[in-house]
Amino acid sequence: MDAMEAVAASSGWIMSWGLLGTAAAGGIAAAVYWAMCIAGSAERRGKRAVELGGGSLSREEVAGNYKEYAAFFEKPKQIEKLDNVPKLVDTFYNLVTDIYEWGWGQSFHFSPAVPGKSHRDQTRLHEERVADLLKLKPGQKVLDAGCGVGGPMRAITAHSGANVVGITINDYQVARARNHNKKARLDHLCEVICGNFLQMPFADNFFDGAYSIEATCHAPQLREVYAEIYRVLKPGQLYVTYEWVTTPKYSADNPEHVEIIHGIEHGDALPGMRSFTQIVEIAKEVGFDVLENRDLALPPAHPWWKRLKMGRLAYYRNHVVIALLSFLGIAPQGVVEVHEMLFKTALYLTRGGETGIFTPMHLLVCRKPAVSQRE
Ligand SMILES: C=C(CC[C@@H](C)[C@H]1CC[C@H]2C3=CC[C@H]4[C@H](C)[C@@H](O)CC[C@]4(C)[C@H]3CC[C@]12C)C(C)C
Ligand SMILES: C[S@@+](CC[C@H](N)C(=O)[O-])C[C@H]1O[C@@H](n2cnc3c(N)ncnc32)[C@H](O)[C@@H]1O
Repeated sequence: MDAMEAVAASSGWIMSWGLLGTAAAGGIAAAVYWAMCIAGSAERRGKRAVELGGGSLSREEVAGNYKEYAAFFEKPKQIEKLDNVPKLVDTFYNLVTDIYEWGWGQSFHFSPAVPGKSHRDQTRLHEERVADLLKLKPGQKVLDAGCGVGGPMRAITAHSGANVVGITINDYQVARARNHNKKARLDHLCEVICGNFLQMPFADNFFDGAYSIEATCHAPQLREVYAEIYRVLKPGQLYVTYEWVTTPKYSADNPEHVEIIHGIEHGDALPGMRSFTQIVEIAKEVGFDVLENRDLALPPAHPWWKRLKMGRLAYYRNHVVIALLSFLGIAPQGVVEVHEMLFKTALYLTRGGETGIFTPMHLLVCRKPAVSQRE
């Protein structure tokens, strides 16, 4: 090889290394962009990682509010002060709403797995079941007690043509839900208000139907929320609820069971898990006729916790993304801790599902008698 050939060969090497280097840098930049802005967003128009915040809290308040939230569960006496619970739940949703939307979607609940169907379809089917059980028709007015950012209300309205009024304790969720309703062009059928479902600003006998999806578990006293739903429902009309409860397999004498349920309560802002028998008794006590009472998670249904297990790799990726965003000062301080709490919660929920001691989808179909029994 003469000198000219040697120079040409080495510049060829340099060029290829240069090209490789540029391609690698480009690849890394694309991966970072993908991880931060696209990945994890369960729905196309959902939250992006760079937008994760603390709901209605300012950036500076996130870490302190998380500490306060965690402290609540370290002093069990506090949670027993029932008046504190709605405030605690509001704080909880300021902390988790963005992460839920980013990592799960606009519907904050579980659904039975359906082989061959996407998570989005499984979620929609579980929501449409509510509309079908309520036998909703266009023009009817339905209450969504604890509506989140409105995933279920949009599915139910689109499926039935009914008008839905949602109530949530968290004002950040109200803004998110209204925004999503507008984007989905369903704002003429869906209304959202901020308020406490224990004292709702609606007249007696106002609604043609009511439902709650994985929300009344936050009520300090289930009796109060059921009685309030009973009050606003027209006589003869139906209330459908998906409840978080312990199943017949739960034993209070089994330390593992107790640990799992306590882990779920802690990571999900629950004042105390009820049993599958308690919810029926309470529904009857407030005056409802209970028409259907069954756990939708039981076979032949496929496991609802499958989606949590399949997400294990995604959680690690999410953790890296959140830690990086927090380090760069893009996400507020405290978000990493909130994400860690959710990660642990996912493990407890999975154990609850696998042991069969817990279900997030105990179905009750209740009717307010045509002639009220309560007067
Ligand atoms: C009904 C309630 C909420 C139920 C579920 C919507 C949420 C319960 C636990 C949540 C999650 C756990 C792990 C998170 C993960 C670490 C993160 O990277 C992405 C989001 C999660 C998957 C998150 C999503 C929502 C849940 C599944 C309760 C509060 C009554
Ligand atoms: C797990 S989310 C479920 C949201 C929605 N049903 C869904 O499936 O997407 C629970 C909801 O209940 C609401 N909630 C809890 N306690 C409440 C209260 N006291 N009054 C009104 N809403 C409440 C929360 O704000 C949240 O929107």
